[in-house]
Amino acid sequence: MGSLASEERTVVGWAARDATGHLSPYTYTLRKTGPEDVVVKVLYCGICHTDIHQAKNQLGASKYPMVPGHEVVGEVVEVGPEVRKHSVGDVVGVGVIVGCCRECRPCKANVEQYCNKRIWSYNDVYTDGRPTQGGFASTMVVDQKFVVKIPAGLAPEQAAPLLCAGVTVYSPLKHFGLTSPGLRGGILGLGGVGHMGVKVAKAMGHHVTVISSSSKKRAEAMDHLGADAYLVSSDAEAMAAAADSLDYIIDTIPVHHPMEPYLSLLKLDGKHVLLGVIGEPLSFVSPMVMLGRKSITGSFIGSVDETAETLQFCVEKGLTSQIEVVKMGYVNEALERLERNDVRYRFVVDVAGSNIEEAAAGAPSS
Ligand SMILES: NC(=O)C1=CN([C@@H]2O[C@H](COP(=O)(O)OP(=O)(O)OC[C@H]3O[C@@H](n4cnc5c(N)ncnc54)[C@H](OP(=O)(O)O)[C@@H]3O)[C@@H](O)[C@H]2O)C=CC1
Ligand SMILES: O=C/C=C/c1ccc(O)c(O)c1
Ligand SMILES: [Zn+2]
Ligand SMILES: [Zn+2]
Repeated sequence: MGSLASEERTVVGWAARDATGHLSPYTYTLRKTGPEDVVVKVLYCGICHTDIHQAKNQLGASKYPMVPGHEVVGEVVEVGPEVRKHSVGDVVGVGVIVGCCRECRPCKANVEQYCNKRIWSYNDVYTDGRPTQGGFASTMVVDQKFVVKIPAGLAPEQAAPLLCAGVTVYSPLKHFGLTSPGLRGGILGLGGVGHMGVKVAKAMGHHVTVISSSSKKRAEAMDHLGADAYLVSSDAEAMAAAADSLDYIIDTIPVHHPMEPYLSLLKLDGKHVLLGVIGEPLSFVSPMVMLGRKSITGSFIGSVDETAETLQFCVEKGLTSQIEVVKMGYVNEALERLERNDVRYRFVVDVAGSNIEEAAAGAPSS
């Protein structure tokens, strides 16, 4: 056990102050280490498209200052007296959720991400009334339940995208019984979540078709990610030729889009799994689903247990994420590039290597 801090820690994060979503250094205090808390020195943090949705108030509930970041890998530097899961020096991960009620049906079934009292790792309020702040920061204090061990064999920067993007595709494939070899899957939108979708589905032995908005990623998808087929969604002829061919579609598009072109690709009993966060109604006519007994469903990240399982699956299958590692000073360019679909396929910020506390020491605190 490490020594307990008697004082609240002052830390530096990079925060959005308004809906421009521009991040800049922000100094704030963390709660004292509670009995079940783990203090994590952040090493790396991935940039998810949800960070843009939140920082730019695209979901309509953003509170500022907001330090985003929920694909966090760090080193344990202190633990509370009742922490049993982790020790000082462990390399660990933190994802989207840092609290839940522990009493409701989802909590009792260990799918705490579906708890209606879930606490988000940022843009939320903790049980002590303080705002939660995410992983674009030097340090986080997190209840041990929401901290996972990064297994040996995974580099910390590689592990970061698995904590949201990776588990977000692994969880629905498992939950909906879509793990058998030979299934034919579609990955709609080849970004951070989508590229992990290709890798995880291929590792399960599926025939994988990428469905993309352009042909720009075709060569990489086929040659580097191992996809079996590539469809450009605006190519009506190719889309028609692929009708009735897929057991499932993992839909990662982050904006409003038509459903019918994709529903037509599904076989009898095919499943369209919505993952993108879209604040406008999506539409389709009912025969599109009735005539093939198709399902449209959704899925939200994965549980802590599924996150650990995803990490283990990636170690066993030798899966890595394809990342571009950047320093914190580049985070605003990275967010802009992510928004204009210019990254292959996930930015990961080297937080510890960016000396954010030293860099902010001369800047005014707020
Ligand atoms: N359900 C959940 O638990 C989770 C949800 N999310 C959400 O999933 C979505 C995707 O996240 P992430 O993978 O990080 O995002 P990325 O931006 O990395 O990837 C999204 C991909 O969608 C495609 N795309 C982007 N814009 C458009 C457009 N205007 N029309 C059609 N296709 C487009 C692009 O692929 P291409 O070039 O191939 O067309 C792009 O690479 C976001 O909404 C995010 O909030 C993220 C994590 C967890
Ligand atoms: O990136 C992880 C979070 C995803 C998310 C999914 C659904 C929703 O309503 C959100 O606010 C975030
Ligand atoms: Zn995410
Ligand atoms: Zn609950």
